[in-house]
Amino acid sequence: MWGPTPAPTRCPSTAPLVHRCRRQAAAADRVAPLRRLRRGAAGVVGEVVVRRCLRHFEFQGRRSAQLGGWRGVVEESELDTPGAGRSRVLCLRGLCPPATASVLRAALERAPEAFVATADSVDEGPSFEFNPLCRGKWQDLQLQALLAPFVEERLLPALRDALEEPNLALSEVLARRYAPGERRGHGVHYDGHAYATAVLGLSEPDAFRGGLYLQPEPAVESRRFCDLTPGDVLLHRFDLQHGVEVFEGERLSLIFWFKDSANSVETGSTPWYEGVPSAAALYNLGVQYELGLHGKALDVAQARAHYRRSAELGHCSAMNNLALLEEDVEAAERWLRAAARQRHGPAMLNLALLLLSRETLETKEAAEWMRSAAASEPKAAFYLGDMYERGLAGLQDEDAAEEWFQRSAERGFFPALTRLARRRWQQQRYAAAAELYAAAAAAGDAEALQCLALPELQPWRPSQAESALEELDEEAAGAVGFG
Ligand SMILES: O=C(O)CCC(=O)C(=O)O
Ligand SMILES: [Fe+2]
Repeated sequence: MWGPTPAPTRCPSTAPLVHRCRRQAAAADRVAPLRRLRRGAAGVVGEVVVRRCLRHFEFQGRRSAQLGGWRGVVEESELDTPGAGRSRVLCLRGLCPPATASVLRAALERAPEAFVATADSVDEGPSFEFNPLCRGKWQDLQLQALLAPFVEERLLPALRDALEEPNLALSEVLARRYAPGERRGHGVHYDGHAYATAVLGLSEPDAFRGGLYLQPEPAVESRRFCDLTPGDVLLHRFDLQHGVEVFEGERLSLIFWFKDSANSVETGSTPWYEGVPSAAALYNLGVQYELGLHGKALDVAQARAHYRRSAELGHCSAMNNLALLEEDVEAAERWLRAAARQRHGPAMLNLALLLLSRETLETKEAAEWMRSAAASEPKAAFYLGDMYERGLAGLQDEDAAEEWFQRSAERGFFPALTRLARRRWQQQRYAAAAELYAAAAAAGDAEALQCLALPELQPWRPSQAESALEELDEEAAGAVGFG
């Protein structure tokens, strides 16, 4: 792979907990001792309030329907996804009785520690997810008691009917929490291992701003946020790119991933992609081969071949991932440019990094791509801050650097907190530096935790940091002992 530093962004596709690759598991282990800092660290940034006009998703049609014995209102749309065909999305309003939704929310709010900070399958940051059902088997008795009747009597029959898939089988249930100082979103992705996804809204609409969005096109401008009140269920299939971004407040959601049959759940496979020549299917197979997921052995040649076929059909995420596997830098640049021209966020970011890595006169162009990418990618906002701080591409401007790091941190890219902390430390504002390092450490940044050991920060170090630092020391000593 060509290698701009720091690392480029691969377009993701989710994988449930049980199928995590080794790299993810290692990241999860690093984060584990820091979790105790988490809750106290919320709301540290908060200096810049993000104000933006959110565009809401409007369904094309609304009707009364009877699905699997449930009667209610269903909204429905067919979305054009360039390069990947048409994709159907439905909202089953109030499929889950609001009283059940509020019992579920209360149960999840009472158990904040259930939300583990293991590495997320979309972006490898701390996930703040809770997996009560794994590979078709309940792992949590309380959630099983609360959810199983809804799943068996309502959700599964309604979805089987709506999708005309009589063998649809539940594979995973996941609760996700998006809270300040923790996770703020998930970048745009496919649920690559799930034939169909149902998202149950649990939080009241006035508890947060933002939420789940659909993004049928590569450009962030096509992003539309879905209005879900508690009890509403949004349903889409494997062929629709989507994500989450919460700008203010706190949101809880329950995600149900289904496969096409009980056998696919049992084997963890995705047979619905085989022989389907759609760009979305080819892209998702490419991800599976690249990472060795869902029954596929890791096979980079197959990954390349699938990405190439998908890219040739016009799929921008495939172009981006193919570029990262290309050894020929010019070919990589051609693919990145093709996707960047369609305003694909990760491709714009990677193109900017590629241009920057050349140390030529292309830095001005790199800055323009980075700025465009920052509209959708918090990581690009971070790099833009870095460019302003280091004076790359003629961008020297301390205030702008500060602002871009703030924006990036507020959108959940926590290395930006560490950079803000370093800036406070350089300004000798040690109390503020300690607070920001603690927030970054709580979000899983091991470098930030180490920085809390700086002698100037000692008076302001939160008490939980002491034990987390001791634990890190013990781990290091243990590693030496067994080495
Ligand atoms: O939290 C949500 O509403 C959806 C999250 C999501 O897209 C996922 O977990 O794959
Ligand atoms: Fe998803």
